[in-house]
Amino acid sequence: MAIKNKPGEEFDTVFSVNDSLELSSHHDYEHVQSRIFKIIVIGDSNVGKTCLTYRFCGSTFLKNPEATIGVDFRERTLELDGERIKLQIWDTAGQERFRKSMVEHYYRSVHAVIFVYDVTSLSSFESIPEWIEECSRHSVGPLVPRIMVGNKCDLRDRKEVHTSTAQCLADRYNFPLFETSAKDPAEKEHVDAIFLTLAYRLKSHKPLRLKQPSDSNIRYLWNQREQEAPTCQC
Ligand SMILES: Nc1nc2c(ncn2[C@@H]2O[C@H](COP(=O)(O)OP(=O)(O)OP(=O)(O)O)[C@@H](O)[C@H]2O)c(=O)[nH]1
Repeated sequence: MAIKNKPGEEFDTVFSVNDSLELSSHHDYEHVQSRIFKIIVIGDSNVGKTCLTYRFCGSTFLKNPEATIGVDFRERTLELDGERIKLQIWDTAGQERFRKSMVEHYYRSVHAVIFVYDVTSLSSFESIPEWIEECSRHSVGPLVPRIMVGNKCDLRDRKEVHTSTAQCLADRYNFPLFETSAKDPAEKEHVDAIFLTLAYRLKSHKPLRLKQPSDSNIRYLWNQREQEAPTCQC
């Protein structure tokens, strides 16, 4: 699928044969400190943010995802050039009613942003500038890497967003563009490549260590989810 970077753009995906993409468990690496990077995944409801992050962190396609309420956290530890990197992925809610109380949390101390649209939904693509605008309003600095992902490429007959149109928008903002499918098992490595591209970029540019969200924050999110869930009609 398309991976288009502008000439000279410092955003190539380069893999070393020694790089390990082992899925971390809570017990893995607990004795070794990893650098932790917070990545938020943003876009309209139903574009496949949960399925994409699940594909990357869980290696499978999540068959019956529920609408995300607030945020879901997933993480995966990678070993790149001998260094352990933990990607802490914030799968955000696309529906306004499930995200409004959380927006400040999404953007705080973020290291990278992934904007997702659905290639079979022109409206989800047309929303991307609004998501970019929201990101800017929350003071996400210009050096924070951003990428754009068109998901659901397996639905070829229903494609509404042409690659050239998406590329135009990506070029306007100077973002790399990826088109992929969380569903198609043949795209699994491509989904990995999207996150790896970011991981390499972060590894080489960001020395900061991010604290894990505290247990109380996570409890707050889960409590909120439990309170809101019964009203969800999705
Ligand atoms: N055909 C196809 N369907 C997909 C793909 N990714 C996700 N879906 C489907 O799209 C629907 C929405 O997926 P989610 O991952 O829940 O979407 P989301 O963006 O997280 O939605 P919110 O949580 O409401 O923001 C589900 O029915 C998925 O099965 C894909 O790559 N191909």
